[in-house]
Amino acid sequence: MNAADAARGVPSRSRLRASRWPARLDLLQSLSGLLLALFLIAHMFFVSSILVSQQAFYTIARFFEGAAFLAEPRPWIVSCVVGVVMALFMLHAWLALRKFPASFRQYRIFIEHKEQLRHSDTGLWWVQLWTGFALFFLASVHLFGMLTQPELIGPYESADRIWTGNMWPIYLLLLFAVEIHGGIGLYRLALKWGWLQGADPLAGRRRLRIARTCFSLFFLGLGLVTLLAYVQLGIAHADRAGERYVPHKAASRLAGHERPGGLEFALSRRPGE
Ligand code: HEM
Ligand code: HEM
Repeated sequence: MNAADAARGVPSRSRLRASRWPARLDLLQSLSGLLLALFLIAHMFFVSSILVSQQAFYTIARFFEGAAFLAEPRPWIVSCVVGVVMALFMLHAWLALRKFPASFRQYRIFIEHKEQLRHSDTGLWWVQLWTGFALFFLASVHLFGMLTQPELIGPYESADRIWTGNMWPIYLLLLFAVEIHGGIGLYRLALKWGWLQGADPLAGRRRLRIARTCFSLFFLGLGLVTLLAYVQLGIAHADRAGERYVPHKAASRLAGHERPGGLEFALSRRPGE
């Protein structure tokens, strides 16, 4: 480094080369992305328990409030879990900010490279950037709701939020953004760290592409069917929106003591009934 550079505070080439921080931050981004993706896989199965029955979803929701260990369910436990997920989400998003084009010039340079290279994985990175950008807004709305109203997670409560509370368009966009982003993210992680690649790199990449497509399609399909079930239940419950789900009451309704409501009602209704 010459004296003029030193006077301007420009780091020497050897110091720049020696810095391990970019690699550490990349590792942290991979780790936070992986943890979020694993959380999302479990989350999609929990939420889709509504497809089994309203009671199954109700039981899982109360389980996360500590119903199995405490005298009565405590919704603040869910708020604490949401807090941890939010922290992870913010860390991952903050690390991702380093990768966003910082000026129109950088944006143009990337687009030119993308068009010259015409490499599908470069295109995928671009998709990941924009789906990540969409997640900033879409996931924040959802997480804030879960953080501040953890007690309103249940068959009727969730269905009312989705239908009467008009949340379904947000969930629809969120579902597409997160499943595409997560699928590409896991694919990139596998490529980066050499998971499941085998001896032949070309065959390995082909296998990973198939796995990525299957992952995104499976969770998109599951998510869409689940969302539809909540929408149907929300429509059937719209005239009683705000009513809380009470297991024995719902069971007696189904046994014919009262007019049934919810998904079972919506599904069992014949046309014109
Ligand atoms: C505000 C929300 C988010 C933003 C802005 C964001 C952005 C990004 C960006 C730009 C990358 C590419 C990093 C790179 O290739 O160098 C990335 C990677 C990744 N993201 Fe996200 N993301 C967000 C939320 C999520 C969520 C909710 C998940 C869970 C499904 C997730 C999972 C992943 C995974 C697994 C990777 C791969 C990590 C790697 O390549 O090292 N992200 N994210
Ligand atoms: C601990 C944190 C979280 C909790 C407790 C939670 C809980 C829930 C619940 C109860 C629902 C059903 C609808 C409702 O009640 O409003 C739901 C739906 C959904 N959540 Fe989350 N969630 C969490 C984090 C996330 C994150 C980080 C994402 C993605 C970035 C996400 C994406 C979705 C999507 C896409 C749906 C619609 C599901 C479908 O269509 O099958 N959630 N979540």
